[in-house]
Amino acid sequence: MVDYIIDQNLAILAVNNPPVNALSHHVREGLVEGIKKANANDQVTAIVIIGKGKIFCSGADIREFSNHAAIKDPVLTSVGHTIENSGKPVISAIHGNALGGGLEVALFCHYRIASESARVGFPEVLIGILPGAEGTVRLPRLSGLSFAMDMIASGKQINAKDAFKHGILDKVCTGNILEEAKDFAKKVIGQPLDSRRLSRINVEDASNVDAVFEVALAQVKKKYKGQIAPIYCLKSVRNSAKMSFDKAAAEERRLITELMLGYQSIALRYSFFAERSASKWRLPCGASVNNTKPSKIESTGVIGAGTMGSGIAVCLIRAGIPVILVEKDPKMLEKGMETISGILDGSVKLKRMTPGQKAKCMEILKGATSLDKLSNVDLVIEAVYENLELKRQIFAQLDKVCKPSTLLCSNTSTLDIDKIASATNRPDKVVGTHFFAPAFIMRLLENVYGSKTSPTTVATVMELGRRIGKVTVLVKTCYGFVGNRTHQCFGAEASFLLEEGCLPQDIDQVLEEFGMAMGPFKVSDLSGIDVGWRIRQEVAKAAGFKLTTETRYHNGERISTVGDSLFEMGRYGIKTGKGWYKYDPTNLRKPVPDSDVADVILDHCAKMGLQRCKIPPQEIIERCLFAAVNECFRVLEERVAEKPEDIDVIWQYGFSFPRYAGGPMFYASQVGLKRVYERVCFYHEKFPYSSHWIPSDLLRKLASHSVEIPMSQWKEFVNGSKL
Ligand SMILES: CCC/C=C/C(=O)SCCNC(=O)CCNC(=O)[C@H](O)C(C)(C)COP(=O)([O-])OP(=O)([O-])OC[C@H]1O[C@@H](n2cnc3c(N)ncnc32)[C@H](O)[C@@H]1OP(=O)([O-])[O-]
Repeated sequence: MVDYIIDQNLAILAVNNPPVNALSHHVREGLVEGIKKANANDQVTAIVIIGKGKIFCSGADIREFSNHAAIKDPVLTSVGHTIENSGKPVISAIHGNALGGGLEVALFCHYRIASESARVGFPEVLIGILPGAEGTVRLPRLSGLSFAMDMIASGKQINAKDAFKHGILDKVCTGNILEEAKDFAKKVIGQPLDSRRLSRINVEDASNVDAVFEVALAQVKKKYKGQIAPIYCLKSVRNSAKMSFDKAAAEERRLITELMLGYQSIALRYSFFAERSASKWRLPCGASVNNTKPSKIESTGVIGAGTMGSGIAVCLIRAGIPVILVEKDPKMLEKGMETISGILDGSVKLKRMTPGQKAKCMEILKGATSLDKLSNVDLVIEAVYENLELKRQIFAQLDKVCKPSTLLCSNTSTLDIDKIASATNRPDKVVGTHFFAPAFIMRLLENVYGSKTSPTTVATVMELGRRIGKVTVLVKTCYGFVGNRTHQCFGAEASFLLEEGCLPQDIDQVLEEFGMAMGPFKVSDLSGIDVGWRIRQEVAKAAGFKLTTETRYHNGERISTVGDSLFEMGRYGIKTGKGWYKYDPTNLRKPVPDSDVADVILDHCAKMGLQRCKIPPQEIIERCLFAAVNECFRVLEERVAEKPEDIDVIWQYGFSFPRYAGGPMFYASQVGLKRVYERVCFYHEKFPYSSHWIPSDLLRKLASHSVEIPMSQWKEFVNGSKL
């Protein structure tokens, strides 16, 4: 796993562990052997460590962290000490990325050079740990404390130019990295090595450490609310300035061990692999990412220039994919084009794009007022409002207008893809592409296949998701798919809690303390109370009943209409300055609890004869989360989602479920399925008029086992395949 090559008087150690040169046990062994061999060879005057393939090194092998038996000697620090103590200079030659343990390997070397396109960083914090192979003790000796604290606690990667500026690199190269490393090595042969050994030098700005730490701590607590690892990162860097090198390194080892065993790190490591597993789609027929080729998509159409359509068009043109934006009403079309231009201006302002790049995006965007203009595009995404009849009409028309190979996608957030597909003669080329609002910001794309969608169509929209930078998950059609269907139970329970004793701010606070970025009522104010109202009205209309603020039940199902009272008062949320909260027009980011809302809720309860009482935080969490978890198990049972990881990724990227809590399925696995099942049964008995509390059969089966069944085996219990 480490190739040993002699090139004139140099020993080249090339890490060869595809795909990303992780520092697995054999790599660590190979590095130690290579350094020893080179030192024992009188002909060798210097050593170069390089990575084979597209990257220098992605760091420690994260899979080993959950399997302690795999963390065998030599551990990374002893590999590092062998490198640092080498009597011959060791130069790391970085291309692609040097991340985590990969950057630590470089910091053990006496010299570091990198290609100008290389990036370095310590992403450990993103998996809930810290750079525990002396990274927190070595980096400040090169870059100073403030920069080291920021880089380590944020997990951000920096480019070679910045790494050079902050003392991490000795040279940025423009030519072939190996050739430049050989030239560099020849120049440093014979130079004294002691001053190049980071363990032998001091942190220059050590006297400022307390002041630097306090500033960094205040920022980290605000930015990474609820997360433990960023704070540990700061503490460990602080130790580097307060203790001897060896003592700080020992303390670093203690801190990483504590983090590694903690819930947050276990959840974050799970999340790392869950996200990657989402792209590995598979259909029940056996077609999968491994055996199905996507079609080429070189041109697209987007129908509807409203919020969703404009946002989707931005995603496509940003990735260099031409778009024809179709909107019947020329004024609406013009407004949509302005919205798109405004969104891109925002990116230019934030320096995420240059004015030249914006101009290029706008060049590949064309407007049209008729579907006829889509005759030649490869793929169309319909993004009109949520109405089945309207969508069927559009799809029937597209079927006539578009070339036979065009894929027809719907951005529906709830409707059955089969019902849309049956309006065409090409149901195999019809698929759901459910973007989350705002589409140009939210990273999730929920792709939805119907009973006739072909594997090629699925492969194409999954690949499209990757091209436009989305985290893309494949699910089967049903009302609301995975995201909205399971989230609806969460929202319903939050509304019922208002009727039973809570105020919006109570529920938001508890769920934010749990880790949600925003509570459900703040989210509702952001997305618009009118949007929720319109959806509820549509659903009621389709079911043939009239929904009023007096309605409490329909078809034996409990309904809450408190939000509808706010709608009728014109309180639509942030856009009207009032919703579940009130907003100062000069600070729309700060929701302020409003006694008028409390009055509306109390009135509503009095009118309906509902008794209110104090509800403890634990019940708020259980009611909202376990209702959703139960529905998630049903989704798995019906194979709407193929694996629990897909559901968790949807919750993380669609509803800001904290990555450090893993997602509803991971959370349930940690609580224990027996306990979850017991509580679901308890609430089912207490609330017989909410069908989302009817216990899932799959959950029951899994909970009935005397030992907890690991998540990776839950699938085996679907369809009665195991009892
Ligand atoms: C000792 C204590 C101190 C040290 C701590 C550390 O170093 S902690 C580590 C600190 N380092 C990090 O946190 C870096 C994490 N890695 C990354 O950020 C990215 O993978 C990348 C930028 C290296 C490449 O991006 P890309 O889009 O080109 O590729 P991709 O992302 O799709 O990955 C391809 C495959 O490689 C897999 N895999 C990747 N890395 C690791 C790993 N370290 N380990 C194991 N596996 C890893 C990944 O799961 C996937 O497998 P699959 O699904 O094909 O079976």
